[in-house]
Amino acid sequence: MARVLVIGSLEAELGIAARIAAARGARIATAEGAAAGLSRLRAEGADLVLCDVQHDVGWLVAQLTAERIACPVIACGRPNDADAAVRAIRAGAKDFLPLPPDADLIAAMLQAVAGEPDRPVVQDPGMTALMARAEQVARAEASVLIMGESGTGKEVLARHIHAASRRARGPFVALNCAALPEALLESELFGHEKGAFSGAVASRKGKFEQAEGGTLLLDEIGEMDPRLQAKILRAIQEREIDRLGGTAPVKVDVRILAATHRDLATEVARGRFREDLYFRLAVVRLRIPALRERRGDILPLAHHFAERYARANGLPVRALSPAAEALLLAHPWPGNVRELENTLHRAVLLAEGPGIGPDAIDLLEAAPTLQAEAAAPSASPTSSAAVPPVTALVGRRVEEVERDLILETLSHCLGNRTRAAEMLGISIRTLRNKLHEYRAAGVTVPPVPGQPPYALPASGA
Ligand SMILES: Nc1ncnc2c1ncn2[C@@H]1O[C@H](COP(=O)(O)OP(=O)(O)OP(=O)(O)O)[C@@H](O)[C@H]1O
Repeated sequence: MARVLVIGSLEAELGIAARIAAARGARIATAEGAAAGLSRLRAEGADLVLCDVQHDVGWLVAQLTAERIACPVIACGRPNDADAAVRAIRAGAKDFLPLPPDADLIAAMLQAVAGEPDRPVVQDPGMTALMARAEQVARAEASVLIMGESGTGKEVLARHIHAASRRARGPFVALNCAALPEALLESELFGHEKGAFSGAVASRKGKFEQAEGGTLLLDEIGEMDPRLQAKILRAIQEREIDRLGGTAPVKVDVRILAATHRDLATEVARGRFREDLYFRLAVVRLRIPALRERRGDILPLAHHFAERYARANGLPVRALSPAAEALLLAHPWPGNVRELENTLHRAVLLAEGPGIGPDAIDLLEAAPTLQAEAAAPSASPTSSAAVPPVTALVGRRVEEVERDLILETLSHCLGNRTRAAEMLGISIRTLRNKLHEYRAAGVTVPPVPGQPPYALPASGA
């Protein structure tokens, strides 16, 4: 459930936006102005802020940055107030929501910050068995380590475990440990006291405290640096945390779920991940198979996404033709369920006529190494953006190799556009234009750190 903070008067059109978000399952908090909103963010946090452009969006964004609070701010206003929209985006708002609000736009924003709220779609016997085990361990309090390649549904499974647990009425809070630089991650996790660093003008609760009575998902835990790993271990063992600059520990009642696309046992062997933390987290281990290892899920998921995106776009729900289904079944899906979802989203928009035919299935070519990997499912899990060796480049198109290089460099820089452009030796403007093209073609682009993936390309860091 996404937690949305609405800043502004609910009596006008912003109130409609709040009601639409609530009807879509979001938990709404409100504040009358930017300063009151900031206080609520310090105390409770949120996944998304909707701020009326009549309030000082720029001040709020600057304050969040100074206080190391990572939360996307969407400016909301009448579309005819172009100046206010431009000012808000320049000031660091991640997007502009025109009022009166469009229900689908709000749904897309919520999905970008909170992921898929539905029950996971599962039919393959391997996955059904995994779900049964997940439901069984959900009732215990033990930590769970969820493993699986990127896009296999690790967060979906974590939400399912929370929903099936005794903590279901409490909050579910997720944090992607790979998306934030270390200092920001530390502050996001543990919160801080007033004066902990130069921008810390007031105390603020971190994700551990925000998840009180509920579940905290530490996504991509394998990317966390050893110093923070030690702090997480303490939080699990002692059930208490220290805010940055804090003098007394704070008790926390939180269940930890961790997810990673890495083989953490190997990371331990290589000395990159603490063994004691690994054993604490891996009390229960659940490995989600890659989509190519559970072909029985391909069509049920495809039908689910075809229906969902048709409804979201106000289009009739169309069936997949047998030829389209055959194409889907034959593809290796290196990007797993996320790639299948994007493919079906495009197919729904491209399809003409009574059904979805093969013409509407626009599969991104899998890099040769990934196809080889798909043919040998026992190979160790590798991210879908693996760099192919030079010999494997022969026979590939320059623009395709360029795209892989750019995306791989960007992931390496954790989404930081400025650093990636430097490494690639291109201007930040060229990089942004390229990313814009890829996004338009339906390719998933690593988000700017701390921002949801729908951020306007021009507002990136
Ligand atoms: N079983 C499922 N049923 C419905 N949707 C799913 C399922 N599995 C994955 N998805 C969808 O696929 C996308 C990727 O899922 P998710 O974010 O959980 O993957 P992940 O393994 O956590 O990815 P990453 O490692 O990149 O963070 C999401 O949009 C999610 O809604």
